Amino acid sequence: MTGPAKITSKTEVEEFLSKYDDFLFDCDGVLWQGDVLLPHVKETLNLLREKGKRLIFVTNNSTKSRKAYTKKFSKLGIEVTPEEIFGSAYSAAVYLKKVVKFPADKKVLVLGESGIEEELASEGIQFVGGTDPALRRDIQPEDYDEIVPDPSIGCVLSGLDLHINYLKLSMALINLQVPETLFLATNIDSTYPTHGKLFPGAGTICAPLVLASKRQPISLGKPSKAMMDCVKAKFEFVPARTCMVGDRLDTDIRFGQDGGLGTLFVLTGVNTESDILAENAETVPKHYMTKLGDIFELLN
Ligand SMILES: O=C(O)[C@H](O)[C@H](O)COP(=O)(O)O
Ligand SMILES: [Mg+2]
Repeated sequence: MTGPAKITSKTEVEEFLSKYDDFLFDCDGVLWQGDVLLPHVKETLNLLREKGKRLIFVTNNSTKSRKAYTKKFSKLGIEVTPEEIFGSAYSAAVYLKKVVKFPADKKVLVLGESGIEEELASEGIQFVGGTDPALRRDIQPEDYDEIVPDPSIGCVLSGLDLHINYLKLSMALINLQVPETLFLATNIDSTYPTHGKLFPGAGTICAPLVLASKRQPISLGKPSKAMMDCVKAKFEFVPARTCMVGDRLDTDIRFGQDGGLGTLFVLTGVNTESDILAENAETVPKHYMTKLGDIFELLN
């Protein structure tokens, strides 16, 4: 397998851009680190829009809904509509609504933040747990008697929960011991890149449940085929004329490759240059560059 092509000149950028009409952008580690926009990302996105390219934002970060992401983009000076965003929280809500046809009288027990709650609500799906302040406490002796399987709970859905605790894990496990209870995850990323460091990812939230229940969740984020099928159905792009831009090999680049898309890897997030140049690298991007903003910088 030929190695990835590093883009370092104006000509190489022009040649790269001429290959694609649509761009799928990962967010954490590509556009920003936490709430800090990476250099020349805004200028690059504007430049691509001016060249008539379509921009689609595909994030595994389930802490925010599409609506909340448009606010984050706007705060960073970038105008993006909810229609241009496809997050793993939305992917999970669509899966429950359209694929599972989740019963209206059942609830989802959420291990996650408001992003999941808002997307479930937007699909008319009931939920418990999540950001409920009553669950942000230590487990008490009486809880061991009171926590029992709840027949109204039809699914346990885990995402990046920044307030996870033993009480929530216990409620989830007790309900997962009922075989009919669905076990889903918005995504299972091992780490979360923010503030220039790697923090525990969404995968670390469901891992204790995988160990204790001996069940594996269905993951609805990148690199799942379920998410790619949804994204393709919604945006109807030509895979060969579409490029997935990401900072992770095992999610973003794998997602693009499995979907038949081109792939651009940037070095501002999780994986490093040595990861992608390694002899035994399983997933090798087609193109790579130091940072997304290089597109603007190299063309100006
Ligand atoms: O743990 C997580 O959820 C991920 O690290 C994070 O959300 C990744 O987001 P993305 O890079 O797909 O925007
Ligand atoms: Mg990322």
